[in-house]
Amino acid sequence: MSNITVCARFRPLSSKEKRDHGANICIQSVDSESFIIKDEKDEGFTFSFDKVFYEKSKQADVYEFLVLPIVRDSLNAINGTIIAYGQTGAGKTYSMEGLNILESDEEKKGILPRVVDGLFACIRSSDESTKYSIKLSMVEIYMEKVRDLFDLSKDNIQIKESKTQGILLSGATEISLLDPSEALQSLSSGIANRAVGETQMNMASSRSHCLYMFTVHQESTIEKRVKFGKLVLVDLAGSEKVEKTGAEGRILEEAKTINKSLSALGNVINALTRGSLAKANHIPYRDSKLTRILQDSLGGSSRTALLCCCSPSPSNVSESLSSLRFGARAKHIKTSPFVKGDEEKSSKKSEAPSATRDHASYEKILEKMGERLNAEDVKLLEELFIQAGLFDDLNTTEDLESAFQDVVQQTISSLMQAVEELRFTVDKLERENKALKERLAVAEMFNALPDNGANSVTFNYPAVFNFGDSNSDTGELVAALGDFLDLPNGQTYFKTPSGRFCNGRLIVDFLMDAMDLPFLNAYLDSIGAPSFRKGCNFAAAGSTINPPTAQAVSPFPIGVQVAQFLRFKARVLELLAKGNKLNKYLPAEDYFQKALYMFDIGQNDLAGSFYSKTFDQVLAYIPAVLTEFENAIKTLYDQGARNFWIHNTAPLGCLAQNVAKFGTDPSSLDEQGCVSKHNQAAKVFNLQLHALVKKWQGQYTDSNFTYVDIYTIKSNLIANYSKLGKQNCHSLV
Ligand SMILES: Nc1ncnc2c1ncn2[C@@H]1O[C@H](COP(=O)(O)OP(=O)(O)OP(=O)(O)O)[C@@H](O)[C@H]1O
Repeated sequence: MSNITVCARFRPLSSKEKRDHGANICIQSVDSESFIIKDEKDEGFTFSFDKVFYEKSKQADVYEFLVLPIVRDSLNAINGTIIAYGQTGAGKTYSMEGLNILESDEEKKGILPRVVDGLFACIRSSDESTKYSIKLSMVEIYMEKVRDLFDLSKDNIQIKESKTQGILLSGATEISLLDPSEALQSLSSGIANRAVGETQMNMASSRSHCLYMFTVHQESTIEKRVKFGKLVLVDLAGSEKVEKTGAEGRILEEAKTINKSLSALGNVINALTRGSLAKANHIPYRDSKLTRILQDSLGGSSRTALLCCCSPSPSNVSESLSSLRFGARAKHIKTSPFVKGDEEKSSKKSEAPSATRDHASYEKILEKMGERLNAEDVKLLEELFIQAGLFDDLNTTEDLESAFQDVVQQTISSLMQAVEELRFTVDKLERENKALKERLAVAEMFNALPDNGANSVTFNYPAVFNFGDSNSDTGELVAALGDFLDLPNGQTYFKTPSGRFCNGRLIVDFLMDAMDLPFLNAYLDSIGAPSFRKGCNFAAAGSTINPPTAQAVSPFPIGVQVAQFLRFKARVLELLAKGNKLNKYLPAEDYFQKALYMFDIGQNDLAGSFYSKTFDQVLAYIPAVLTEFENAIKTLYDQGARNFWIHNTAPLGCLAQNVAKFGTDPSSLDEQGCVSKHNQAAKVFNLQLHALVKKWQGQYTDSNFTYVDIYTIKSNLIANYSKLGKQNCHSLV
C-alpha cells in the first residue's frame, strides 16, 4: 500500500521577517522534491518530500498535486485525509482556506473551496446511474474538547467507533450541500465560530485544530449499492514553542494542550513507522482527541496527505526544522494490514460487555509482568492503570496488554518531552550564563575604577579640548586636505556636509550638548570666524596614537595633535595678552586648566596593524602604543591640564570594512557576525588602557581621570541592532 504523501510548503517572507533579517532565507532549493535548510549554526540539512512548494508556488499547484487525487478517490468511496501542519503563521490556514473562504480570486483560493468545486465537478461529470449527496460537518478540538462548529451548544462531542463506519463523531451536525456556493457559505459560518486567540507570532492565530469532514454518499441505481467516502481536511493549530510566543495564562494553557496533542500525533506517527514491529507496538491513538479522530486516516486504509507549512526565515528555522522532521517521519508511514487487525480488535473491544471482564487473565498478566519486573514496578504500573482509568476498560487479556503498552508509551513520550524541555532549558540557561558573565566582566572593570559611575561625572567644564580620530573629527581632516565631503555626510542633522564622517552627529557632539557647550570647531577650520571660546578639536579622521610608518598612514598622530594644541595655547595666550578684539572667540587663560581634555583614539593603531601583523604581533604592539599615549598625557598635564576623559576602543571587529576584509571565512566571525580577533585585540587594548588610566589617577593626584567604556555601550547597541531598526550591526560602530 502507498505511503502518506508528504509535501513541504514555504510561504513568502512576512514583512516582520523582512524587517528583522532583510531578504535572507534559510532554504536553498535543490529541485522540486528536495532542498537544503540551514540552521542557526549554519549547518545544512537536506530534506526530500513528494514535492516542495517554494515561496512562489501557486495555490492551484498545491491542490492539483496533493489534494485532487484524494478528492477523486473519495468519490470512489476511498476515505481521504489532508492535514496542514506547521508553526503558527507558517501558512496552514492560507493553504486551507486562502485569504478568505469566500474569496473568489482564482489564484488565491485555498484547498477547501477547490475541494468543494472539485467534488461538485466530479459529480456533474459522473454517469447518471449514480446519485451523489454530500454532507459536511465541522468541528474544532479546543482544549481537548470537540466542539461542533455548526452548533456551538454541542461543545463536548464524543468520539465513537463503529465496526462498519470506523471512527464517528456522535451527534455532530451534518449539513447537506446542494451546490458550491451554499457549501462555501456553510464553511464560512463554521470558520467564523473557530476559537481564535492572539499570540505574538500571529495576530489571528488559530488556537484549535479544525476538522472539515465531507461525507460523499453514492447510490448506484443499477447495482442497487450504497457507498460512502469520507474526506477530512485538518487545519492544525500552530506547532510553535511556547517560549517564543510569550504565551501566558489561558493562552499558555491552550499552547500546552496544542503541543500535547501534536506530540501525541507525533507519537502515533512514530509508532506507525516502526513497521514490522507493529504487532508488538501499540499505537497510542487514544492519547489525544486529535489522534483518536484521525485513527482511520493515519492507520487505516484511507489515503492521507500531509502539507508541512514553513517559514523560510532564519528567525523561524528551528520551528521549520521541527515541522520538516515531523513530515519526514510521516513519510515512512505505511498503511499496513496490521492496522486493520488493530481496528478489528478495537471494535471487538467496544462490543464486549463489561460483565465478561477477565480478571483472572488480568492477574495472570500482572503475575507475568512480575517475572520481568520487580514488585515495585508492577505496583507502579497498577497505580498508573488506576490513574488512567483503565481498569473499567479492561475486559480481556488483549485489553490489558494494550493498556500496558499505552501506559508505557505515554510514560516514554512524557519522559522524552521532559528531556526535550530540559535540553531547551539548559541551552537557554547556558546562553544567559554566558551573557551574564560578559556583563559581570564589564561591571568588574568599571568597579575597579577609582571614580566611576554616572553620578560622579561632572558636567561642569568651561571648555573642551578633544584629541582623536574619525570618531570625533568635526572637520579637521577635511580642512587639512582642503577637501569636501559629499552628502550623505551631515544630511540628517546639519543638512549639509559638516566635515564629519557621519550622516548626523558624533558622540562628541552629544557630549558637548550634554555639557551645554557649543559643538567643537576643528583646529584647522579657521576660515570665517569660528569660535574657539569653548574649546577646540584636534581630532582628525584616520589618526593613530603611534606615529605613522611605511605600512601605516596617520594624518595627525596624537603627538602632532598635542603639538597643535601647544601651538594653539601659545597663540591664544599671545593674543589675549595683546587685548585683541577677537579675544571673545578665544578661551580665557584659566580655561586651559579648568577644561576637559577628551581622547577617543587608538582604534586605527589596532585595526591598521592587522594589515601587516599577525594577531600575536598586534597584541605585542599594544604596550608601545600606550607608551606614546602616556607621553601625550604627561605633556598635557605638564601644561596644566587636570581633567581627562579617556574613551576606550570600540568593538573593531564589527566595522564593516574589517568584516569585509578579515571576515570572509565564517569561522573568523563571532555570534554577532563580527571579526573575533579584532574584538579580542580591542579588549586587550582596553584592559591595558584601563590599568594605565588607574596608574595616571594614582600618579597625578590633583587631576580627575574618567575611563569611558565605549566598548560596552557599542556592544550593547550591536547586540540589539535589529531593535534599533538597523539591518546589521556594522553601521553602529
Ligand atoms: N503561500 C502564501 N502566500 C502568501 N501569503 C501567505 C502564504 N502563506 C501564508 N501567508 C500569509 O502569512 C500569514 C500567516 O499565515 P496563516 O494564517 O495561514 O498561518 P497559520 O499557519 O494558519 O497560522 P495559525 O497556526 O496561527 O493559524 C497570513 O497573513 C497569510 O496570508
